[in-house]
Amino acid sequence: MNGFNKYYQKDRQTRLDILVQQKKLTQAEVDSLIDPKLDLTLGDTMIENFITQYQIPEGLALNYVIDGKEYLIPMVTEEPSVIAAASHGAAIVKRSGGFTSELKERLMIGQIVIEQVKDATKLAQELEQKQAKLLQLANEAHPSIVCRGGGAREIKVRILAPDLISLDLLVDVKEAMGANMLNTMLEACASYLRTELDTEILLSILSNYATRCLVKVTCEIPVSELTKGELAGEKIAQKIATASRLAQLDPYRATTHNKGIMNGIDAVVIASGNDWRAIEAGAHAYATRNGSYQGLSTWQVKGDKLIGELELPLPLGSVGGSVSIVPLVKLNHRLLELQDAKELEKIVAAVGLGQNLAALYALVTDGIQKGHMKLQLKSLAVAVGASPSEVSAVVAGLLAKKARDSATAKQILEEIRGNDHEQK
Ligand SMILES: CC(C)(COP(=O)([O-])OP(=O)([O-])OC[C@H]1O[C@@H](n2cnc3c(N)ncnc32)[C@H](O)[C@@H]1OP(=O)([O-])[O-])[C@@H](O)C(=O)NCCC(=O)NCCSC(=O)C[C@@](C)(O)CC(=O)[O-]
Ligand SMILES: NC(=O)C1=CN([C@@H]2O[C@H](COP(=O)(O)OP(=O)(O)OC[C@H]3O[C@@H](n4cnc5c(N)ncnc54)[C@H](OP(=O)(O)O)[C@@H]3O)[C@@H](O)[C@H]2O)C=CC1
Repeated sequence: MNGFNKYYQKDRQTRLDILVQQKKLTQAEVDSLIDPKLDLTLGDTMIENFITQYQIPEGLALNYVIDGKEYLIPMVTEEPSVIAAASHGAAIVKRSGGFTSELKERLMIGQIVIEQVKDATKLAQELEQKQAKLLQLANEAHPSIVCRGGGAREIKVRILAPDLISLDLLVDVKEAMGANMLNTMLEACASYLRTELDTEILLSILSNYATRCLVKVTCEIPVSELTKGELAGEKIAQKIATASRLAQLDPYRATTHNKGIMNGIDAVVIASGNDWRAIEAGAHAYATRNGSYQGLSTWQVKGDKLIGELELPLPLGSVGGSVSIVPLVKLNHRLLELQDAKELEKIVAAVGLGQNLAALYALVTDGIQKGHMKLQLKSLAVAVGASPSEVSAVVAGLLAKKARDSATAKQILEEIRGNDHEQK
């Protein structure tokens, strides 16, 4: 595209000027990208071809009691009702004693994939015999992690096809998510394998399928806690359990069920400065571990209790990546009163389960639209041009008319403005 040659080498002001010269944006639009309150130097150091800071709202989820400790949880999301739902689900669980978490180990996995293998069984044996050397090379490539008490722990060899082998390196990355340190280790080992065993290396990279960094959260809710108006808690619990079974049976439903879980998980992962694409990819891969795509959480009625469980890979860092450089992320870690990465992983899993409970509870009782749309209507009002002082009147008008469409919202806004005009 004309004018955008070596765009990345221009300074930010020049990049913005080019947008105006090329008639992509007007001067007024470009001016709106320059907010003096934003730290614009940070973006330029974090990403490429930087033009402005995109803003997504942040709010707090309340009521999260996990392993006996109560948290204030920052969530970053553009979707109305997510934070209300997360707080609602957690409130039900809090009244029943809170969430319990379990985290057995925290190892990241990286792959060195060897191609054009002639004798896979023989090579697999040779690789296994080299375990000690490979662990030593990996640790030498990133010695600081060894000083911190972490480092390479084991290798695993998987024959993927007669000509393809994956050598998996398992590393204790301590407080980091570990992608960069693992990739450094993998490349050092790959270069050794290339020369020492005369292998053809296809690629070396961390795997986001972090099956050795699993977090499980559970909760037990007396069914009586679920009672809503005329609907007995027992009946609601049974319906939530059936909705959970449905998500185990049907991938169409499982995808939406998991989307609801990720509403909560992504929002906390983003607020904590972590890589949410990595978490999304790992979560959905884990949802297929039994052969077909299934709901990540399960809900069962046992006696007079509804038991919820969510397990998924959650390799999150309390340091590294953007965690150590973005001031708001640091502030969010303070709000969370985090001790370490494991604690963050437990919190994120609990929000996933709390979010899922609220969604299922709404789905099997009032339906999703009642609670969700009440909060979504504020966005609809803004979308049709309501100013902050007009939003609540437009929402009230929409609720009175039981309408959710933009034409009605516009009409209500015009009526409000007409009335205001007449009064003046
Ligand atoms: C929206 C609610 C919570 C209303 O819930 P409600 O029971 O109608 O309202 P309530 O006034 O009784 O409030 C209950 C609690 O919710 C919280 N709460 C209530 N309102 C607010 C608010 N304005 N701001 C912050 N928190 C709020 C708050 O904790 C409150 O307790 P209180 O503090 O009053 O004792 C409920 O209907 C709900 O949880 N709905 C689910 C909404 C949802 O899941 N939204 C995500 C978008 S839909 C989607 O993407 C996922 C989905 C649904 O497809 C997943 C799936 O299919 O599985
Ligand atoms: N497939 C994927 O998911 C990929 C993701 N990424 C990106 O990689 C980044 C994450 O990589 P990661 O290696 O975690 O981050 P970093 O590269 O930032 O490494 C972690 C940093 O934290 C420091 N550190 C301080 N204290 C500790 C501690 N207690 N434990 C561990 N490290 C500590 C390390 O110091 P020291 O240097 O002294 O060890 C290191 O500088 C993310 O931005 C992600 O988006 C990149 C490639 C692929």
